Amino acid sequence: MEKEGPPPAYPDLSEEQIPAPPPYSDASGIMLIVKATDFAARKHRKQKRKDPQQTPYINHPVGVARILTSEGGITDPIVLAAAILHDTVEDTNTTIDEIEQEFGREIRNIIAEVTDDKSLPKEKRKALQVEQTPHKSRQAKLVKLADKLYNLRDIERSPPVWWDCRRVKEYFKWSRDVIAGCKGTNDALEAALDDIINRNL
Ligand SMILES: Nc1nc2c(ncn2[C@@H]2O[C@H](COP(=O)(O)OP(=O)(O)O)[C@@H](OP(=O)(O)OP(=O)(O)O)[C@H]2O)c(=O)[nH]1
Ligand SMILES: [Mn+2]
Repeated sequence: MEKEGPPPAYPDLSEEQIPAPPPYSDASGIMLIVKATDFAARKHRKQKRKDPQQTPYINHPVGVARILTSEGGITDPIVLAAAILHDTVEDTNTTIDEIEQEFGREIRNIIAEVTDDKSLPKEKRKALQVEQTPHKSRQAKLVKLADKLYNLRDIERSPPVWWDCRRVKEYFKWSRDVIAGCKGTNDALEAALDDIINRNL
């Protein structure tokens, strides 16, 4: 039966009638990524890459996130924010507690998984990456794959100034061993890594 009286001031939309927002209006995911970018840019602000051009360090974590979106097809804001933050604890004064406070438990766990213990000798750190990578979460493996792909491309294009051929080859070999532990995580990234490694070994 029709209701009598004036129409309501606001349309009475039931839940089904409210259109689902399109994915690009997921404001919280976008805000998380922008916050992570700002945080990482401030933390890495004084650092440069080891290339002859002394590229600003922040180009690396941003580029790692870009590899995940454009080549890996990853759109999960948690993984993308973790990619942008992935070197803050290892390479700046950022603590893992600070990451948890600012970005929550899930991102904290991913960052902890991809952070080397810099108090260990380099040989040991490198060996631990090979040993421990297979046991890491899918999210951490995604960040690792994109991190290695970015670094190998950097080396192929323009190696760190003091690296000789042997050092370059060693990094390629070691990367191959680390990413073997990520098998089955992301076909596109793994194929791109296979290509660049085969070209250089
Ligand atoms: N290829 C390249 N790497 C550079 C450059 N500048 C800084 N790096 C960083 O150096 C690290 C690789 O250098 P290494 O001598 O093997 O390692 P270390 O700095 O951790 O001792 C990478 O750290 P990471 O990202 O934490 O990755 P990982 O290699 O430690 O896994 C990479 O991001 C550059 O110009 N080219
Ligand atoms: Mn890195």
